[in-house]
Amino acid sequence: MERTFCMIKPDGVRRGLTGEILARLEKKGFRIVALKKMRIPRELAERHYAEHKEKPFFPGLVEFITSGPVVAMVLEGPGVIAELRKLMGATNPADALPGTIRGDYATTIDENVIHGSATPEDAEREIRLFFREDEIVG
Ligand SMILES: Nc1ncnc2c1ncn2[C@@H]1O[C@H](COP(=O)(O)OP(=O)(O)OP(=O)(O)O)[C@@H](O)[C@H]1O
Repeated sequence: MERTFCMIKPDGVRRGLTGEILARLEKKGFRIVALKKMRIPRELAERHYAEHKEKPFFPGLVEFITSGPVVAMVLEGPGVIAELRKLMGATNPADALPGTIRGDYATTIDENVIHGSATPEDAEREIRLFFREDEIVG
């Protein structure tokens, strides 16, 4: 069954949105097969966002994602990679439709509440970065 990596970012955790977001993901029908609250070490943040290394917003992005605890998880379900991206809404909350997580809970691109892997390759890479095999309960 398809799996993806999902993370409630520090702004979502700080604002007390963890329960609400987890409920939405479960109600959609995704299975949470791994879940942990953690602080992201700087080196992990830099590896996770390696594709953005040269972008002007990279330092701010690393600063933000390490600014407080996140809730990291592995979700499982049919087509979960693309389906989660639909549920999340556009990267820029200004473009995200009402009814999506970013559309309902976020206003700015630098604090957009949730992350979900973009492709099967990203999903595999990110799951491996954040979880050991024995932390995933199928
Ligand atoms: N122009 C920007 N200014 C500030 N932050 C940005 C900008 N573009 C992207 N980001 C931040 O970098 C993250 C990763 O960007 P990416 O283009 O990979 O979007 P995404 O895949 O929708 O987001 P995520 O990887 O968090 O799910 C975004 O979620 C956002 O927090």
